Amino acid sequence: MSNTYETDEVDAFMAGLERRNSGETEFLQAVEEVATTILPYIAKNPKYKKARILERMCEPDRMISFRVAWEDDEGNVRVNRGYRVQCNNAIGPYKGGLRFHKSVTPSILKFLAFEQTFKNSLTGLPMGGGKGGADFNPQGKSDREVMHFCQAFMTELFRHIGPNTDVPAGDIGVGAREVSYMFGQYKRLKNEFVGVLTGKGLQFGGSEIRTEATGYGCVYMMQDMLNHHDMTLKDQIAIVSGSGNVAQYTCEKATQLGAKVVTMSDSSGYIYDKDGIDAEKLAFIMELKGVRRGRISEYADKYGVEFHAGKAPWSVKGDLAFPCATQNEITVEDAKTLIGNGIKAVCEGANMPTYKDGIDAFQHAGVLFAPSKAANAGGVAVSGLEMTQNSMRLSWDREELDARLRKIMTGIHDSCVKHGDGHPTTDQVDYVKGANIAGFIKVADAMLAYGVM
Ligand SMILES: NC(=O)C1=CN([C@@H]2O[C@H](COP(=O)(O)OP(=O)(O)OC[C@H]3O[C@@H](n4cnc5c(N)ncnc54)[C@H](O)[C@@H]3O)[C@@H](O)[C@H]2O)C=CC1
Ligand SMILES: O=C(O)CCC(=O)C(=O)O
Repeated sequence: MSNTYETDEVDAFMAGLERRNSGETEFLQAVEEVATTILPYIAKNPKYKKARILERMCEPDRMISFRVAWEDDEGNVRVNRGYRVQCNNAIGPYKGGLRFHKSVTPSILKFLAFEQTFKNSLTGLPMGGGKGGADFNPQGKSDREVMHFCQAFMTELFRHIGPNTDVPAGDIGVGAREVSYMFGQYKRLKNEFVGVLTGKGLQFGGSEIRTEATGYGCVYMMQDMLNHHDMTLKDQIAIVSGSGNVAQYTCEKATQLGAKVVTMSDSSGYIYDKDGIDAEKLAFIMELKGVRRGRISEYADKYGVEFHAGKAPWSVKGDLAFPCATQNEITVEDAKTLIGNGIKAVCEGANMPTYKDGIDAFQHAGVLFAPSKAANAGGVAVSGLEMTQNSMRLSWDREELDARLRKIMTGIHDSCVKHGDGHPTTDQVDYVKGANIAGFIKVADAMLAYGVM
């Protein structure tokens, strides 16, 4: 399906990018989604064109790649590759998570760092964009092995980051346990206690609400989007994918606000619970995933519900979809199935979970669609607030932080509406265009102010 915004200029731009980033499919995909809506905007604002701002934003400031050698429990030496992509620091220190997953490649981290630059700008907080990680697979590793890996990883990364330079956080495979090991190692190497990572434990500079923030923020975005179109979350059936941090707190907040979440998944398949995943069942998932690190099929065994091995939940009938697992989990075929089943709105908790032709299909069908850089910005927003609290050496309480998160998400929603007026085929708010333009302007204006560099 062709997108109505597509122009020869987008094709020419992408051809140039492909030559320089050959084979980096995820990175090219993320840039194309942005270029499709930004290039027409740049055409109307020639100052950005003359300064080649988008071309410069597509070239990370730097990429660091390094060896991570560590010993497993049997005394074998293991070798992984670590990375940090410092994409853009025009509006603040590089900021973005670390991903530990066997699928990590430069293309994946470049796409994530590029997206992060726009996302962080949308929050209204002073944060640039970065992302990092390693091709380390935490599955099946003991706590001790994870500790050894994290310490080895930080033993190189520490020289490239700092509270005013680059502030990493968690992402897939990096939660409270890993952040703690890495923060401890940084502190030891530098002999400094500073806010160099976010997502820290509450006892050592962490922020209330950070753990919940991405999922809660995603549901707040859905709530604002529905309200703006005269709907509410009450009694809506929600399909959630994933069962990690983002999925868990999306499920919690959606349920608190009156929706019924009927699915969750992991890489082995999905569970379908037609009665809904209530607080007690969610507590089981949190313990299963966060402590025992088991498979989602255990939920089906415990509660006697359906488990569909090797499948994603997109054929289940529902009103709202929250993809919260990983990139490219909704194909155009999945999108058509969801549309056929009457889906009303999609809010992306994961980063880039929907292929571009899937997004086009949703938008053409009039399905409300909030892209990840807007919908999951709550996590990094509260990370930004963790940095603020660390600088002030104080801690705000839960209510204060939740209120600030709520306000930031409404600000993001309203920026999308302001800049996303009228999708060409449906005349509905185009949240993809709105998020791209709103995120772009602040970074682009800062880059213009600095001159050519
Ligand atoms: N943790 C955070 O604050 C933020 C996370 N995100 C994004 O949210 C998504 C999920 O991240 P987290 O929940 O933090 O990670 P996590 O490590 O807590 O959970 C990852 C989830 O994805 C599932 N998963 C991974 N690969 C899969 C596959 N191939 N098929 C099906 N499921 C798969 C895992 O089973 C797990 O449920 C990622 O796209 C991440 O980039 C975005 C913004 C902030
Ligand atoms: O909290 C952060 O700094 C990073 C969150 C993140 O990685 C993301 O927004 O994708």
